[in-house]
Amino acid sequence: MLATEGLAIRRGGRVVFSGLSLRARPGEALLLLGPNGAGKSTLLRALAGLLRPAAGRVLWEGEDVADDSAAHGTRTRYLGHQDAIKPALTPREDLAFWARLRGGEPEAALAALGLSALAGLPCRSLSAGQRRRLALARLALGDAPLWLLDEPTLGLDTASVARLGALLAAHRARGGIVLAATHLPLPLPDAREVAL
Ligand SMILES: Nc1ncnc2c1ncn2[C@@H]1O[C@H](COP(=O)(O)OP(=O)(O)OP(=O)(O)O)[C@@H](O)[C@H]1O
Repeated sequence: MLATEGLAIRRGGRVVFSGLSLRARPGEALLLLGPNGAGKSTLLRALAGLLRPAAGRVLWEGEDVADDSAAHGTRTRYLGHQDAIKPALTPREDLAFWARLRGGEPEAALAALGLSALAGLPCRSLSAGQRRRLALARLALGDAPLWLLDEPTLGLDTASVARLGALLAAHRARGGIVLAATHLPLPLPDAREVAL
């Protein structure tokens, strides 16, 4: 289970939020909602262990994630605004690289986001939505229980949103947790809303 206790984050000398306590149990999805600048991306980065809290703690199974950041990195998949895609690699090569680190099958991950026909093209020639689909396809590699997704459907067409929905449903059926920041409707039935 993921939890925060009295979490406060400061950025640029300003407190973005404070006193934030939340809980996500196996199979649950939380939607982080709020206007621009409310702190949704900031919260996701803090949950990923990429930002140090000014106060409070992020807990996994009751342990502070800061006590073992390597273990937290292994259990977490963080999808930020930057896709971190190398232009010279093909989608197949990109996913093969991540599969060596995380396990899983690159061809299955390509198929999960409808990228099989584009697998041999250099990533520099992918469209914005296709690049986002490749970043999302990495979620299909290995088995990490905590998915933290920042605007995951930005730029996706309807069919790709449906494919992502299937990936999210399978993850939750395995007991995985999803926290997603969004301004768009997401394919996450029964998600709990957290207003920032
Ligand atoms: N690197 C940074 N340095 C200083 N302040 C920052 C930094 N990144 C974000 N902030 C500030 O933190 C606050 C929260 O930003 P954040 O990106 O978390 O908002 P958000 O809710 O995700 O917004 P959006 O809906 O626009 O994506 C904003 O006021 C922003 O100006």
